[in-house]
Amino acid sequence: MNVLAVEGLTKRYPNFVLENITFSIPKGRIMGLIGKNGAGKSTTLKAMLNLVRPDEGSIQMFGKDFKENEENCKQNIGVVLGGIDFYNHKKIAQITDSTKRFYKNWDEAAYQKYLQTFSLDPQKKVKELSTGMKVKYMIALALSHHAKFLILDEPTSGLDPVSRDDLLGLFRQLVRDGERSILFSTHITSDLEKCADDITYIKGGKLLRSAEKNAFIESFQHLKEPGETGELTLEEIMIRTERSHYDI
Ligand SMILES: Nc1ncnc2c1ncn2[C@@H]1O[C@H](COP(=O)(O)OP(=O)(O)OP(=O)(O)O)[C@@H](O)[C@H]1O
Repeated sequence: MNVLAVEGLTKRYPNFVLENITFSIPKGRIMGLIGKNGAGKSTTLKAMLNLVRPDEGSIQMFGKDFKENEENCKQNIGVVLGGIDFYNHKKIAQITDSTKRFYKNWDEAAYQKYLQTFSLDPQKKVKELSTGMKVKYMIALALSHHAKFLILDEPTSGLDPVSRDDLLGLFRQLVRDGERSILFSTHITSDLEKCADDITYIKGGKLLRSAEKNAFIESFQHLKEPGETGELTLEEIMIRTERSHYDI
């Protein structure tokens, strides 16, 4: 079963078009959404969640039409798009209080457990949290209402290598029982080598490829240079695909 099926998603801005994006995520898997700066990763996530109005396309989430079941779907997802920085002066406890009212299946015992697991002090203000702690707090909120699908926009950006590895390890643990799925955007390709099952690559607002990770890597082997042996890394694939040629 697919947790998400995006079909023909199109969003037109005056100077940018996200065009006809189609991909799906089977339940229990981690998909990485890659593309260089400005490729359309955030626009894909926002349009998919109806946070910006798509011009075309359909979204199925948990097997149902997202637009027709938006409230119900939102009860079952955790979304982390670009931080909680505008609540800088609020304490964790205050943000949690206003957040939990929204969720029918809020689980206070689970929330307390995740605060402990992630060493989060509810009396701390957001501005006192490190980047990694902010992401973990958002994940704790999502897990405390038993979100089955996490959608995260560049969750590892700004993290040091150790915190990044820690977070990617947590992602793997979260999907281990096959009940949760994760979609996250990144331009740090090594994140995906460690953690993703599937990869979707967007270039200039268009879908270049969406496939299981090994099949994805295999499909770019034509980019190898003569004499090169072994598989290309995701970084090599991206750099070779995006390489600019300057006539100077
Ligand atoms: N609200 C908006 N109005 C007009 N154009 C927008 C808007 N939001 C995004 N864009 C444009 O859409 C394009 C894609 O932006 P988007 O943020 O989706 O890229 P991205 O792949 O997430 O990039 P990054 O890795 O830098 O975060 C950019 O050219 C951006 O200027």
